[in-house]
Amino acid sequence: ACGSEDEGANGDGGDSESNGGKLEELQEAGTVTIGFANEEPYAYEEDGELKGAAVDIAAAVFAELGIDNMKSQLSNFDSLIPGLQANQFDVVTAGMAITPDRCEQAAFGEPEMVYGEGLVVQAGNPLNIQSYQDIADNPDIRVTVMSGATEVGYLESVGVSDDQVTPADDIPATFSAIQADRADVTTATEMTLRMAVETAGDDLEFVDNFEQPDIEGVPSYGAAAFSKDNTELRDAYNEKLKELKEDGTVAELLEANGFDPESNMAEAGEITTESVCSGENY
Ligand SMILES: CC1=N[C@H](C(=O)O)[C@@H](O)CN1
Repeated sequence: ACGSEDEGANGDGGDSESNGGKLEELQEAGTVTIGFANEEPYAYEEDGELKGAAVDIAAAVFAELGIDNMKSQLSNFDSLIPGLQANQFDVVTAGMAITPDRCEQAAFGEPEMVYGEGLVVQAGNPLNIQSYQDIADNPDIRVTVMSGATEVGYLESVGVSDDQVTPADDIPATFSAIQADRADVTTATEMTLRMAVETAGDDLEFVDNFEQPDIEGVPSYGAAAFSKDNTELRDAYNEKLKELKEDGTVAELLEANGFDPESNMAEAGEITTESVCSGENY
């Protein structure tokens, strides 16, 4: 559980002076550095521009805090929390799912979006894979998944064996593995895969009739993540985020990035980060 966020990662950080320092430091510089993993439609670079729902929401929040510029640092997904802890960036904007384990390592903002899972297979779905259970039931099915992603644990929790799973560095690498017949299927968030198949070859297919797994962690609540030493920055972020949810800005930004505000909007106060961290809503 993560009921002790204010104590800092090692129990020694988080004094109010250094916390206030970070927010002030960013405000004075006018620039915040974000960590991201190049995953459309959450946070990605296109034509030299930073895009995505998590980026747009963070930009709007930081603008409200008087911080108008964003620098970015691209990272593998599984290096985002370590990078945050090593101070390589001030915030992770990757639509990262709040989980009890991650709450031990980072201070999450309030949820910015709710999302489910998806599957991509070889065109025609030759093994007729429609659920995580289908993968667990057939030990010959090989699944590739991005390292550090929640899906690694989801597969394990439904009984997919470790030998069936090949880790990959990023989403394009999961697609390459299927295209090279080193894997039969990949799983990632529904929106990630919907977007990525659009630009992939005809040899891949998004599984339309995928059954969402009924397991802990699904659906996920995506949020910005901060260092445990910067909880005052996180609190200031949350205050502005709440306003931008209430005035409709967050719903607009989700929709502009392809999300459905009806099903993907995390309404202010509905599901709190604390309740996901504690396991109550996980
Ligand atoms: C947006 C996103 N969410 C999942 C996670 O938080 O682990 C992974 O699927 C990686 N990307």
